[in-house]
Amino acid sequence: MTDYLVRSARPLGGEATDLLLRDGVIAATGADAAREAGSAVVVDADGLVALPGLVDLHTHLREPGREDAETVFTGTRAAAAGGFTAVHAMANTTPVADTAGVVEQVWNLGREAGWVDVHPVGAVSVGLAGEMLAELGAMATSAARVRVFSDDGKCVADPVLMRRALEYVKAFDGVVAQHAQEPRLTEGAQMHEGAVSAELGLTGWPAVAEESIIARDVLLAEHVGSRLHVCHLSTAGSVDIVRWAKSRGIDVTAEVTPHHLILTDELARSYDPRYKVNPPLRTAEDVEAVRAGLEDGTIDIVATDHAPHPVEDKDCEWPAGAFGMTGLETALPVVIETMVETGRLTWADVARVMSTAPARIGRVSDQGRPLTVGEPANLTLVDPSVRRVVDPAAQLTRSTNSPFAGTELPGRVMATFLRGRATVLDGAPVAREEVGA
Ligand SMILES: NC(=O)N[C@@H](CC(=O)O)C(=O)O
Repeated sequence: MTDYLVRSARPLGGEATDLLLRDGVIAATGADAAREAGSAVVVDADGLVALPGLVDLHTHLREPGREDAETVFTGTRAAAAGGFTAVHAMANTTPVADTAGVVEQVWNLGREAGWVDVHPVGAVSVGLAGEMLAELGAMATSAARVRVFSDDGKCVADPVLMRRALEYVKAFDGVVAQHAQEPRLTEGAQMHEGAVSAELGLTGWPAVAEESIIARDVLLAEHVGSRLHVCHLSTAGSVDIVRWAKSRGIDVTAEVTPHHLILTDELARSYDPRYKVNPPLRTAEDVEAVRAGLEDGTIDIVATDHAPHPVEDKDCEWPAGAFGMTGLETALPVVIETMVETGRLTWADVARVMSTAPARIGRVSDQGRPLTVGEPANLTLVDPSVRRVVDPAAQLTRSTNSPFAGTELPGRVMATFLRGRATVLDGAPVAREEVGA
């Protein structure tokens, strides 16, 4: 395997140093790195920020079943290009990832592709139908070692089923990641319920439909003494509820997506389904509240909710359009724009919310590690000085439903290393056979 000497990188935005990547680990740093480098390939990282490889707790890879939208290969290559070294693949595939067989299939596809570590998420209920618990134990003890369980796309609406799931996952230190959406309050919903939906005449998705489920679930988690994770939290009220739950000592974590950190329901005025997503884009007040929640630690992580859809599912009238936006290749730029350039997060905070904390929540022990000697060489090198216009045609995801098409965003991932192997170099993906030959 090729050794790499990463020259003059700034770990977590700090002092520039050299890093020697050898045998899958960070073998040396500082002056030792250059001294021991031997024939290592030099990567000039002058001016680049080094972050631990990003970890996404919420990715839709669509395989098996919707390979027209994305495959494990194309989605994980896009992830590597976005600076990720691990992703959690959501269970709403066809068939649903509700058995050991399906999660092992996804896990194996991830290993074969080799771009990032793929950690399959197991469904909470059989077929995401919300009626019977899926084989959680079998998925947890399978080769895929599932620790995150979610019916994402659907809410575990039945409180008894949710309680049982929370109780069950305790046996293997798992977590239930809830898609908080009260189904009866969101029947036919097309966008956030508020002034804009009223004006446009589109059925609204009220904030309370999210907040009431989160409130119920934090109380259930407290009652059974289990671990709850809230997916794609999107409203100011949700931030308040999670803040309250944490102050009470409830074991709850929460994520926000990049799009909810920057976009608002005003975009629905375009009637362009690129802006149609679940949960919906909310108001400017909600955007400010989720930024504040991420800044003060109420919201633990940023997760992409990368939801690729083929053109025919988006190139249509708003009500017929699918919910979802791509996100793996724009997540870090949006976080830089909204949180770093505004002074609300440091680079060390970015490492926490996009790597360390998601790895901890997903119980992935070899990711989100410090960039120090002896640690696995999972890292990404980012050029924060570059600004680029997002062009979905130039992205690596198979789908083009980016809400940021044509938008200029800061930051470019120049290199990504997975256990010391380059998956991205000079800003472009590197096929496995091209590396270490
Ligand atoms: N987030 C989305 O808008 N879409 C997700 C599922 C979902 O959460 O509805 C998808 O799988 O497409």
